Amino acid sequence: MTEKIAVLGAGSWGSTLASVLIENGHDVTLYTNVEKQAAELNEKHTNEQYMPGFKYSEKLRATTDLAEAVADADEVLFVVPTSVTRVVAKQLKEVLAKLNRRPLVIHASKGLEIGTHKRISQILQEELTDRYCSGIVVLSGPSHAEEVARHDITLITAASADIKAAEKVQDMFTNDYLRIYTNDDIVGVETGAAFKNVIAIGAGILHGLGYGDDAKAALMTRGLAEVARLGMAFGASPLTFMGLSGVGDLIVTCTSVHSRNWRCGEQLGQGKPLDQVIEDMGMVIEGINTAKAAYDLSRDEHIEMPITKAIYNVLYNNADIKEEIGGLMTRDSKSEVIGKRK
Ligand SMILES: NC(=O)C1=CN([C@@H]2O[C@H](COP(=O)(O)OP(=O)(O)OC[C@H]3O[C@@H](n4cnc5c(N)ncnc54)[C@H](OP(=O)(O)O)[C@@H]3O)[C@@H](O)[C@H]2O)C=CC1
Ligand SMILES: O=C(CO)COP(=O)(O)O
Repeated sequence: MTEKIAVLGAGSWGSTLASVLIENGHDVTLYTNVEKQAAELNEKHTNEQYMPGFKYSEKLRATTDLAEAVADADEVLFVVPTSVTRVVAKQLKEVLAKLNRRPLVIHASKGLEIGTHKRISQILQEELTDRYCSGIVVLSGPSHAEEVARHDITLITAASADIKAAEKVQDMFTNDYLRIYTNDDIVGVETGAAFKNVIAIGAGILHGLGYGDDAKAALMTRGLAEVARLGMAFGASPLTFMGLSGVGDLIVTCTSVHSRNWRCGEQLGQGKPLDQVIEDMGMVIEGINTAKAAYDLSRDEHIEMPITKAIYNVLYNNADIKEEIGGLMTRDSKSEVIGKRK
């Protein structure tokens, strides 16, 4: 069945997901806040800043008018950076109130909000409420826009408390190169998605410093252990961390040259200042903000997250990277599973 979908955010992931939906026969309008980008997408069918060299279908329509984008949309897909999710949700709420519409809301972003430490579905629920949103589905997993755009094989998860809504999203996105699984553990899926970006900065740092594969495997494994510890404290299933949105996304983000988070870490490890890394990247590096939100959350909730803390210290307290690594290596000896040694 053809769905009418508004995609909010025309960066690398939003424009790629819009493209997948068009290939799957849906009717898509892509919302961007930049006039020049909308014109480029509509006239040249390109998005050179975010997806250089990629040609979009002529069926893809872009607009800077949010009301036009969502006017008759059955579903609204958020793919904006976490930091602007709340402001875009507020704008959407005003528009939906005038249109008297209540679409299914999907999001494909990965992060925690600074200050509130909230997950993206929590922000959307708070701002849109049941009045303007008929359900929330999270789309997450190991997926780089650059690979999905060239139809490489990708498997991701659609998570929702409402499994029928997750199945609807599964059907919308499934094709011969993109396979979707469902999961009802929205807490686990969003927590894994947000934290893997922080750990990926750490993996990039190790690479930039010249550490080997043992160190990277150690970071990923113990990083996943602390993410799962935090997620489970908020009700997530431990099994979710073994899935696509957990270990799957952690592997891809900690090992892929496409990852902005990994590349950020690599450059930090090579000695480039953070400000310069951010300026040169020109795309969102979600792990930077999430490292702060995650550190604050773990401190407030008294959950031990030493790797997250070390990465936070490097990013926010100008800590010496080698001293942070030394600190991690000289912590008290522990049992792998239960923590403290008896
Ligand atoms: N890229 C990928 O492969 C994947 C990304 N993700 C996640 O998707 C989310 C988006 O990432 P991605 O597309 O890569 O990011 P990009 O940096 O490529 O693009 C972000 C886009 O959001 C736009 N934007 C910023 N603020 C607003 C606003 N107020 N209103 C409307 N649009 C706005 C930006 O516009 P402007 O040009 O004006 O800044 C830009 O077009 C992130 O959470 C990321 O973790 C998830 C899976 C894969
Ligand atoms: O989420 C992603 C891969 O699954 C994209 O990661 P980056 O934001 O680090 O590029």
